[in-house]
Amino acid sequence: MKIFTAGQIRNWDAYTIANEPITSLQLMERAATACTNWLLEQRFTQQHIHIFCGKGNNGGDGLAIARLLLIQAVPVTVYIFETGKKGSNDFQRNLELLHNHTTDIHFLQSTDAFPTLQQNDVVIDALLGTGLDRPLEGLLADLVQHISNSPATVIAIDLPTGMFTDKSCKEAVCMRADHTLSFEVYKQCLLVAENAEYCGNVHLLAIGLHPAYYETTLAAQQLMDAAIIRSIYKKRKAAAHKGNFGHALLLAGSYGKTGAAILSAKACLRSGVGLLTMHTPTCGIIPLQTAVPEAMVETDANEKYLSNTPADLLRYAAIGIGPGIDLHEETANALMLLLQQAHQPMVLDADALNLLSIKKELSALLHTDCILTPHPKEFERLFGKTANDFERIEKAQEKATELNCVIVVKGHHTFIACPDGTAWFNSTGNAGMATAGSGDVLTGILTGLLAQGYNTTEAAILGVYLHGLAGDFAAAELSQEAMTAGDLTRYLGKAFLQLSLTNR
Ligand SMILES: NC(=O)C1=CN([C@@H]2O[C@H](COP(=O)(O)OP(=O)(O)OC[C@H]3O[C@@H](n4cnc5c(N)ncnc54)[C@H](OP(=O)(O)O)[C@@H]3O)[C@@H](O)[C@H]2O)[C@@H](O)CC1
Ligand SMILES: Nc1ncnc2c1ncn2[C@@H]1O[C@H](COP(=O)(O)OP(=O)(O)O)[C@@H](O)[C@H]1O
Ligand SMILES: [K+]
Repeated sequence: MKIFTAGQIRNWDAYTIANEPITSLQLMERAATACTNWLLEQRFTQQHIHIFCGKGNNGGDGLAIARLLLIQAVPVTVYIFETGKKGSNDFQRNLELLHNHTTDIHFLQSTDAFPTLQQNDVVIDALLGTGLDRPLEGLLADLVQHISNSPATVIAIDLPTGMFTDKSCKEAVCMRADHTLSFEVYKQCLLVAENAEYCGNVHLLAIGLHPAYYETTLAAQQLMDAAIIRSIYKKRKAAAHKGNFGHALLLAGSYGKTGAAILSAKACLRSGVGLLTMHTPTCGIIPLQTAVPEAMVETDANEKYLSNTPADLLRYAAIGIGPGIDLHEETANALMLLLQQAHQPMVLDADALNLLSIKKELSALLHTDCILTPHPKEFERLFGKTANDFERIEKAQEKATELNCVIVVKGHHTFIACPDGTAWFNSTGNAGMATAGSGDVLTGILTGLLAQGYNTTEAAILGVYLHGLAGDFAAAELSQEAMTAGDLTRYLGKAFLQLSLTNR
């Protein structure tokens, strides 16, 4: 699904108005109807509803929702944040219409007029949406804080008030919503981790914006959905043999961190790879061969950490390096040798990335078939500090092009930046995956997919999606608290099954 900017959404409105054709007032009515139906379906209409409106079109949506709820005999109280200026045309028209249904409309001009909100109250935040052009201040900031700090359930229309569509609102005042009802497509602000606590659960409602605009408009970023995953996933041929699915090499583990090697090995095997060889310090051979009998093990010359590369690198279709390898000087040397000698698709994770940030000259050895999988801290070590998630995403896109690599910025809605400038947010995964070893599992999956012949962009998209989907299955059955990284591998099968079911 394409992710649109505030400007593109405005243009989509205008395009729909001109080409459907439809009036802007009718479009607002559709948006309000979709929100009202959602409120009715979710049974929020059994509680008292307080609707807070600004005087732009977001406020117009709020007034139309108030009228539609009153028609359904749902009692509402309406508050209008009074700016002294005339409202937008559609706001004014909806205010006239609302006067036919209620007199319970209050104009807020001071903190004394703010209502006390109770535990069972529902608040509709229709103060400001995509028209926000400066941080909130003064009485409006006070009102937003008053609502956010109350025990009421807050449902934001389009965006939580105070949230910018295309840039950070970190440090500024923003409504803390429990749910956000947005229209047609995601906006970047609804996907970045720093805004997650303000958006709450995001629900996209269809309002019939013209499909031709969506189809013909280029988007810099997309949200992964079943359609893109279906287009990437390749079903196995009935007569296939293990030679068809590649031989992967994973360089992982050090003394005390053989577990990371085991986690990535198991995940690699469960991602469908034909053969797997592990290269690990000699201390890892017994635990690895015991825990993962399906994998072959080639031991390093060193007992406790990696110091060399395996012989005959040409045997391998894809290579993964990083889980649990530690930061010894000799390991840095092994990484350098690997980057010099191996030209097949490669995943670099964890300490392999930390070694790249310590020895900057190694980055020059990265080739075009590399996937880097930093979490935000590793990203900062590699590419420097960024002030917020929007800047980190921009930098990831810059660096993916500069280094000609795929960069997977892991986290909530993992972000994948590709060298050709395309970029993807993941739609699967949950906070139960914030547990030791989840990243090692991802490295195994990505290496396994590369070995099977998926290119770096395909492997990153498919692997990140499957990893998150396995996490969602694990959380549904085990809880976010009790699931562990190993469970991601255990549920990978269910994730693959879902793909083959949707791929018919
Ligand atoms: N396709 C869709 O998605 C559809 C969208 N629709 C809806 O339209 C909404 C966008 O409406 P909109 O353009 O009128 O903007 P909105 O957010 O109401 O702001 C209005 C005014 O607020 C002001 N202002 C700005 N910042 C401020 C601040 N910090 N503090 C105080 N004031 C501030 C500024 O005016 P100023 O004060 O600068 O004169 C600005 O012009 C959208 O979010 C959705 O809900 C549907 O109706 C139909 C389909
Ligand atoms: N809140 C979250 N929502 C979705 N996915 C998450 C969340 N927290 C962590 N993850 C996922 O879990 C994995 C954690 O990786 P990483 O930080 O490298 O862990 P580790 O170093 O313990 O292996 C990443 O793939 C990340 O996207
Ligand atoms: K809002």
